[in-house]
Formats: sequence, structure tokens, C-alpha cells
Amino acid sequence: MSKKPVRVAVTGAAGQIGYALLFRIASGEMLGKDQPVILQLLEIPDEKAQKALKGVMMELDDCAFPLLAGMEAHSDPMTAFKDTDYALLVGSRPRGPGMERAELLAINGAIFTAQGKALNAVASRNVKVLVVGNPANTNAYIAMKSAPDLPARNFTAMLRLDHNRALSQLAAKTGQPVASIKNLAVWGNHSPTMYADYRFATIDGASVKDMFNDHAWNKDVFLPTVGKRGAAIIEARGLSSAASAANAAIDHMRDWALGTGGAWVTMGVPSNGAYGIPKEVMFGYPVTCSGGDYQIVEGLPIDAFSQECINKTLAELQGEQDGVRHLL
Ligand SMILES: NC(=O)C1=CN([C@@H]2O[C@H](COP(=O)(O)OP(=O)(O)OC[C@H]3O[C@@H](n4cnc5c(N)ncnc54)[C@H](O)[C@@H]3O)[C@@H](O)[C@H]2O)C=CC1
Ligand SMILES: O=C([O-])CC(=O)C(=O)O
Repeated sequence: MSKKPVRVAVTGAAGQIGYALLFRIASGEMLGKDQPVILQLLEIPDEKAQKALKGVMMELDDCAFPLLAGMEAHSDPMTAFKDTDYALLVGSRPRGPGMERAELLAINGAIFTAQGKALNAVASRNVKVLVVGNPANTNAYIAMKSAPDLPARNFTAMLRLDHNRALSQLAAKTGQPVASIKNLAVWGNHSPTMYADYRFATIDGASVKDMFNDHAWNKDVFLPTVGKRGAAIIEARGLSSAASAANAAIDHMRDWALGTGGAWVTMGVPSNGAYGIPKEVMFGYPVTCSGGDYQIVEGLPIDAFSQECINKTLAELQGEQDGVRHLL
């Protein structure tokens, strides 16, 4: 028997990430090739944005996706999020060349308060929320705090792009295929302070750390390359990452919904206190997913360098959260 359609809300649907994301959701890459979806698309109430959204929907129609069971255009989160099972909060103001994240925080804070409240009021009580729009962790924190009637753990932030970037850098360094690398973790904020941690990573079961014990490469090449990749893409493209961000969003939601089979992935999730991170801080952690839920990988040893990196990214996140406290 065919499955009942699920509702997937996407904000910023006419933006560049939206354009790289919607077609893949509709083709079944996110929730499975047997799962029909109804897309509930939100754009700002602006004639140009709504017109562009109509154009994207015309193209979605023209793909004749068998799994696309319905599609709606919205300009109000209160209707866009009605009964939604999944919400991908992409729409926000992207960072331009030279723009600081603090500037973004002020502009985007208001958006995520309103959207959190709307999710609280009208979404499915089990809605899974992924915040992509930057600053993703703090926007997710704002949305979570604005939705007190929904489970806090259902609000997550996207660190999967950092995770995937780190995988590719490790694959290049070791000359091994990406798919062979397991047990990578990225801690903290989706920002240059994130800490990509390959101490536990294995390739075909062998420790990556034992393959090359190169602290200088870790500190001076690997971490800055992964951390500043977003800025490097902006510099090269004149636009922020879109296809790779959409791909990471698909990976994040697919793994959360369908499970990772024991493999670690990175998600930004409200802390449960693990690793001394204060509760509720929206923090990148290694997780495994099963049964439509995620579990933080706990009990990993944290050495002095790692602790220093974790402290740094935590301090940045707490600074961001302090900066939005007046909104909550
Ligand atoms: N977490 C991550 O790893 C990454 C996050 N990003 C972030 O994703 C966001 C979106 O990026 P792009 O698609 O490239 O930007 P874009 O500017 O192409 O599209 C954003 C869209 O969101 C819409 N929008 C703005 N406010 C909205 C609101 N309140 N409700 C609904 N829609 C709204 C805009 O009209 C626009 O169409 C940016 O904040 C960007 O910094 C980008 C790459 C990676
Ligand atoms: O840096 C940006 O503004 C876009 C982004 O989040 C990324 O590519 O990681």
C-alpha cells in the first residue's frame, strides 16, 4: 500500500538554496523513494519573491515527480507551517562579501521568533525542524525558545555542511574514498570556530589519526580550511554555498528521518549537558539516528586541544545567544 503523504515546509523557497533543494525533496531523495510529499513553500510577502516562487513551482510541475502529492505557495508562516511534519528553515538574509555574522544575527533574529511561534501554533506536534539560515545555531535556538509547546529536541541546526566538508578534506589528505571514512565529529557552532574532530575517525576500520599524526596540518590547514570554506566559496562564486548547502540539508533530514545504521553524523542539537555544554545550547555534536530520533554520541575522551577548541566555539555561541536574549 502506498504511504500517506507527509507535509514538508520550506522557507526561502525561491532562494538559491531553495532552488537546489526542492527538486531533490520532491524526487524522494530526502524521505525515501516511497514517501509522497506535499510541499508548503514560504516566501516573503513581496511581489517579486512570490512571482519567483510561482516560477519554481511551475518547474516542479514540469518535472512530473510521482512523489509530489501537492504544492502550496505561502507568504505567512501561520499557513505555511500548518500541520507540517518537516520544516526546513532556509529563508533568511545571506551573508555577503565582508559581512560579519553579528550583523546577520540582528537581521535574522526577528524572522526566527515569528517562525518559532508559528510552528508552535500550527505545526504537527512531532515536526522535525532544521534551521539552515545563518547564523544557523542561534536561529534554531531562537525558534526553539519561541515554540515552548513543541519538544525542544525537535529543533536542530545544520552542521552537516561542515561535516561533509571535513570528510572531503580528510579523503583528499589520505587519498581514500569519502565513503570509507567513519566516526567524524564536528563540535559547536556553524561558523569558523566549529571544531572538526578526526581523532575518532576510521578508514576501513583503521584509525585516521594513526595514519598521519600531524598536529600542524590539523591546526593550520584542516581546521582553517573547513572553518573558512563558506567564506572561500563566497569569495570564489560571489554567492554563498547553495548546492552543497542543499545537499547537506537533504543528508541531515534523511538521516534523522530514516536513520544512520549506527554511523555518526553531525547535527546541531539542543545540548542535554553532554560534554559540559550548558543545557539547551544549540551545539554541533556527533549523533547517531534511529527510529526517527537522534542520540548524542556520549563519553568520548576530550583532550586539551579539543577542549580548547570546544570552549572557543561554545563561547562564541553563548555570546550570540546573549545577543538575542531580548527577543525571547
Ligand atoms: N547552515 C549552513 O551550512 C548554510 C547556511 N546558509 C544560509 O542559508 C540562507 C539562505 O541562503 P540562500 O538560499 O543562498 O539565500 P537567498 O538570498 O538566495 O535566498 C533566501 C530566500 O529567503 C527568502 N526569505 C527571506 N526572509 C524570509 C522569511 N522571513 N520567510 C521566508 N522566506 C524568506 C528571501 O526572499 C530569499 O528568496 C542564508 O542565511 C545563508 O547564509 C548558506 C549556506 C550554508
Ligand atoms: O558562510 C556563509 O555565509 C554560508 C555558509 O554558511 C557556508 O557556506 O557555510
